[in-house]
Amino acid sequence: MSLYHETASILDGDAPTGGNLRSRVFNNKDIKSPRGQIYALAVETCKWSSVLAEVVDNSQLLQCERKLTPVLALLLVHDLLLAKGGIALPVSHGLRAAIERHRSRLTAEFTRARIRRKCSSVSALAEHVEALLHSTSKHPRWIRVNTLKSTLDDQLATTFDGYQRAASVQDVLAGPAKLIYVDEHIPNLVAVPPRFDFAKSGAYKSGAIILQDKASCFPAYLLDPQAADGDVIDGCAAPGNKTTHLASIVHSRNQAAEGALHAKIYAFEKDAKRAKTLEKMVTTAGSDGITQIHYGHDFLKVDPADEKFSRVGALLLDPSCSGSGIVGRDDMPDLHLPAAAGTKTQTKTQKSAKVSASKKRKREDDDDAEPEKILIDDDGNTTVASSEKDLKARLQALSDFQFTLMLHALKFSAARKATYSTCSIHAEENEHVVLRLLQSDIAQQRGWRILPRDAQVKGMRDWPVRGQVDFCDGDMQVAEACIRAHKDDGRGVMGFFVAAFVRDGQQDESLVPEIRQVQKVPNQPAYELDSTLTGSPPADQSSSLLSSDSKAGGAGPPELGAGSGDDSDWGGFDD
Ligand SMILES: C[S@@+](CC[C@H](N)C(=O)[O-])C[C@H]1O[C@@H](n2cnc3c(N)ncnc32)[C@H](O)[C@@H]1O
Repeated sequence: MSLYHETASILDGDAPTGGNLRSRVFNNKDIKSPRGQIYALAVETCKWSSVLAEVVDNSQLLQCERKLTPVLALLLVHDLLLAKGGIALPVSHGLRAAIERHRSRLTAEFTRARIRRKCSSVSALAEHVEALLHSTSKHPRWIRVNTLKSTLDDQLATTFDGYQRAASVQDVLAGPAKLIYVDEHIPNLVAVPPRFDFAKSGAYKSGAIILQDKASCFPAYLLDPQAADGDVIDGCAAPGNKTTHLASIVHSRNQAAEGALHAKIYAFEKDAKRAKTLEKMVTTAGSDGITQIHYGHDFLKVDPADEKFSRVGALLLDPSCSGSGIVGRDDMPDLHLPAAAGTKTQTKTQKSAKVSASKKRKREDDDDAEPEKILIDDDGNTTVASSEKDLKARLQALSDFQFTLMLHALKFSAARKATYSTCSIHAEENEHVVLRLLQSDIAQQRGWRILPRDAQVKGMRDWPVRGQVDFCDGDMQVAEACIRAHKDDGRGVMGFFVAAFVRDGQQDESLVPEIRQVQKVPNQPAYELDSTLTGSPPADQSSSLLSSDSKAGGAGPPELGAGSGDDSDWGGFDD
């Protein structure tokens, strides 16, 4: 099958793999053409499809070439008109011939489509197409200024020179203007319209700015490590958005605490390949001086009573999760189709066809809509749970894993603060984990409690979206203490959850031997999370902990997010 047939079958939704475009291409074992080429062709054709559909219709291509399907026609016309090398097929190939015999008519219609859009050149048309793509976006581009390398004022005067200050995120999203919004909750965070790509900017390459969703900045800010908290652990660190955010805060506190022992960050990442990504991000961000990376190191295998970590007062845990709050990754791009051969052509009112299998969209339209069944692993690979029961089982397994990791964090002898976060929308991974932790033996023995809203750092106290009371067994205080973010509520953020735990720490010394003992107890039974969730090998049982708490979960840690994806097409440090 040619590149064009294979790409058409992906866009037609015939591919055996579900989920977003990326996983349909990269997880499809049957594909013969280079995956990167298929992906790029599909993305570009979708982007240009409103123009190309008009060109195909007005040139009557489908009426003349009955063997072409609408999607094939779009793909081939895209390459004829816009690809550097033209159609990637031999001159004698039937598909290429079917398009090239209409070359002059297609080119003329393309010029007319450009003029209709009042664009003086093809590059002006490309800008117009790009702007259109983002015009309905509900999400700005969030950018964190990395204070280890720069300041907000410096960046406003350089990278964002020419941008007008906006009063709200909604203003940034509303118009075509170059607007910038300085966030009211998270320090050193700005939002700009999504069509502006900063990945090629000098500031991004030098680590002065980091592309990070606002909600993803909540954990490090909520943890609020102070000089008195000593060292900090990031237990699930790659790719490093939160580690580098932590580093900028810890660094500023180190500077302020003259003469005191400077705090360090210990960053653990179980997956060796992802740990290299972490290293790259930490180095670029200038955080390497205060961050010690533990490559391929399972956080659950760290002894909480180890002398090396005796100064760790704060921990940030952001474990692998269903990824159901991530924006855009579960969608197929819009594809505008030409009218099919034999039907009346539509030139002005193109029908926007979402050429995904679009089961999700259908569900949203149904009255009795089912909950989201899409799960995304740490590498962005998507799996769709086959049934409600399947989804529940997977969420429970994730919940057990997250609980086990977090419980481990609460055992560190000098720890006084810890945050727990996910980019999931599901209660099982969020409020339910918090409730279970609060009821755990470790929390009760060591005096861990949830950090109430009124004791939180100002921006988090002011953030209005809180945990759901019905997910917290009706406990209003716990719900208020939990922080949520919803992906489509107009605030321009991803779906997210975070809660902080604190304790006064009178009981810790007496507990150290007990913590050590917990480490030595034999393994628990295998974890029940099935590896199809992540495409990872079966669970490593050797790191299971046995405590009354982990028994409650009936589980040790699964291998989550461990190298199941292909990092070769890793696109930077964006969320
Ligand atoms: C959601 S991602 C973390 C994202 C990261 N905090 C950030 O903001 O860039 C979860 C990471 O935890 C790692 N992980 C999962 N289980 C782990 C464990 N037991 N020990 C250490 N890392 C683990 C995964 O490989 C993955 O890279």
